[in-house]
Amino acid sequence: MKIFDSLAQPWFGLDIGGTLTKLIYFEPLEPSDAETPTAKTLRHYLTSQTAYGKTGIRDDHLQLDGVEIDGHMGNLHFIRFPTSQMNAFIELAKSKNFSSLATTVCATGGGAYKFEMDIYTKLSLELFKVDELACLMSGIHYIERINSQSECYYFQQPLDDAVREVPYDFTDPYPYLTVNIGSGVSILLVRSETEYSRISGTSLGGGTFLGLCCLLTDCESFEEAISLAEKGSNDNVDKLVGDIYGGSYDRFSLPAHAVASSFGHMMHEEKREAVSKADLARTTLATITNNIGSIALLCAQAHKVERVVFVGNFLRVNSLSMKMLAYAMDFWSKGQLKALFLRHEVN
Ligand SMILES: Nc1ncnc2c1ncn2[C@@H]1O[C@H](COP(=O)(O)OP(=O)(O)OP(=O)(O)O)[C@@H](O)[C@H]1O
Ligand SMILES: CC(C)(CO)[C@@H](O)C(=O)NCCC(=O)O
Repeated sequence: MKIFDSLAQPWFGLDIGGTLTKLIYFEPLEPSDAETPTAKTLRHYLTSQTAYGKTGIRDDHLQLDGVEIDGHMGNLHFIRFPTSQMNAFIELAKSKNFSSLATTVCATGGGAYKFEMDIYTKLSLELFKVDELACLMSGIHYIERINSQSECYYFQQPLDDAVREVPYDFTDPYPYLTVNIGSGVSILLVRSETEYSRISGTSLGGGTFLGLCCLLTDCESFEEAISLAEKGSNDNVDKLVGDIYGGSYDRFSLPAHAVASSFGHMMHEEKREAVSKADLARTTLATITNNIGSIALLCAQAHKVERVVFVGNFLRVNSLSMKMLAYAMDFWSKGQLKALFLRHEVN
């Protein structure tokens, strides 16, 4: 679909999610002679700094240089801000005189519907709306194509010190599952580049992790929640198979270290008094991650697929969850399933 051809540059794409808004900017490598002073100023503003307003951040490590879109060469820049700051974003765009540059912007995510009127009335901008899961699919296949040597990878020995990230050849991945862990979780069965369906989902996702962590630990950001989780242990919070059996449950191959009951120790006052915020953050992370892992496993088994691609910003700065998912997929499928990850989470 050649959407961009019909739109004047500069080209932007917005994904307005339940928690985070992602703004993608295509910086042309050869700006046209017709580039207006406002467009030039905006280009410098966006590419010369990594922080915008109070909460906007450009992830410069994700930047893709020298890519082609609809026959044009340019660099792709990845900017994000909390969706709760949409009003501040609209004010910033207004102050940069954005409406003199474009009349239409491509947009996806639930917020493309929710904020459509606001953006139109306050910025005189129309949104060209595209379905979020269609964008996710195009994004995965696009980024895999342009970065095929190193985009997709898996973890070897995920829970060992000797853990290794190994590139995965994604040239013929079908069928596979995509598990998109955003605020909530969508699970898609992908049969080809154009044939996919949303087969499952769960409301226990990244938003649940962050919401529960804020409640339980008083943390104030996702980064803080993850760094607390890295310092904690779930052993003092979860009831393990070993706590119930005194060892493993051999008849059904449940090892002593497997979680029997998430947060199960928290029914006891003396256990509650002994836990730290870090332990609570770690257990929340493990509970949400393992629940997503077991739903993904059931979906993979039901549809007889061997590859599961995990994406979404819940995995940002969160190698703990990626390794837990990699271990869980391998362990519970007895080596039949591979958990795959992408260098650029695509939404
Ligand atoms: N800086 C951050 N601020 C808030 N949440 C973050 C941040 N970084 C990572 N996250 C995690 O990523 C999740 C959001 O992921 P993502 O951007 O993929 O979804 P979304 O598009 O906002 O949600 P949905 O697709 O469900 O509408 C959050 O719920 C949180 O777990
Ligand atoms: C509602 C969406 C699709 C918005 O991106 C996502 O948050 C999600 O898939 N939530 C889980 C909904 C469910 O299947 O229970």
